[in-house]
Amino acid sequence: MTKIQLALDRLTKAQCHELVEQTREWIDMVEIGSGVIKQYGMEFVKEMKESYPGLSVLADMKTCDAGKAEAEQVFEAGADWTTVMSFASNTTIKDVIDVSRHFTKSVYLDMMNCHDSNRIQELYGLGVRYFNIHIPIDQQKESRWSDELFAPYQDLKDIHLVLSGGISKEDISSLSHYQPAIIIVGSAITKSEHPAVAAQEIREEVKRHAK
Ligand SMILES: O=C(CO)[C@H](O)[C@H](O)COP(=O)(O)O
Repeated sequence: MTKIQLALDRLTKAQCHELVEQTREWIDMVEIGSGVIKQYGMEFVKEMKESYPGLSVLADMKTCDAGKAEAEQVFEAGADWTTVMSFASNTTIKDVIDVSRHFTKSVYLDMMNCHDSNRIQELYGLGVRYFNIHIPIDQQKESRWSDELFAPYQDLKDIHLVLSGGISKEDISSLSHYQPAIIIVGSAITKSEHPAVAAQEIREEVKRHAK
């Protein structure tokens, strides 16, 4: 079944802990957002994994260069997943994949602003199997989910889609059609007055639409 990843962005350490405590029953993965990592560093990634060993922890590194060093840093801190940008060089992407295999950890490609079939095919050829179709925060007002975003992935065998970008409970029914491996939800839970209820409702929607 589709996994639910709670994205922790623009939050203090205490708020991150509180949100995970409230929602852990309804989520599978915790994302330490790029801004939170910039503020608190790898020590906080380590702290989160130690605090919640039963949850997969993703460090949203959005790596665009120095792939080997950045991937080693996150996996040594205990993260289960890292992320790399689709526009990074092939060497950077391959290095992150190689390091993730060495640590038996995982990586997905953040496809923000990349819709080019040739580049997507090339990434597949490099060994990428997890593709994060991502509507960036700053584009969420003008850009929404559409079939066009998914078209370039249609013919790729054995890939896993990770979806993010302003996803709310109302989006789950239409997005489930694409059978995503992971749905990432940030603001719809973290900005809710009742994060636990919001997370539970999203879990129930995911279950209801499971194929
Ligand atoms: O990676 C991110 C921003 O770059 C966010 O974690 C992702 O967009 C999910 O958060 P939200 O649901 O609030 O959009």
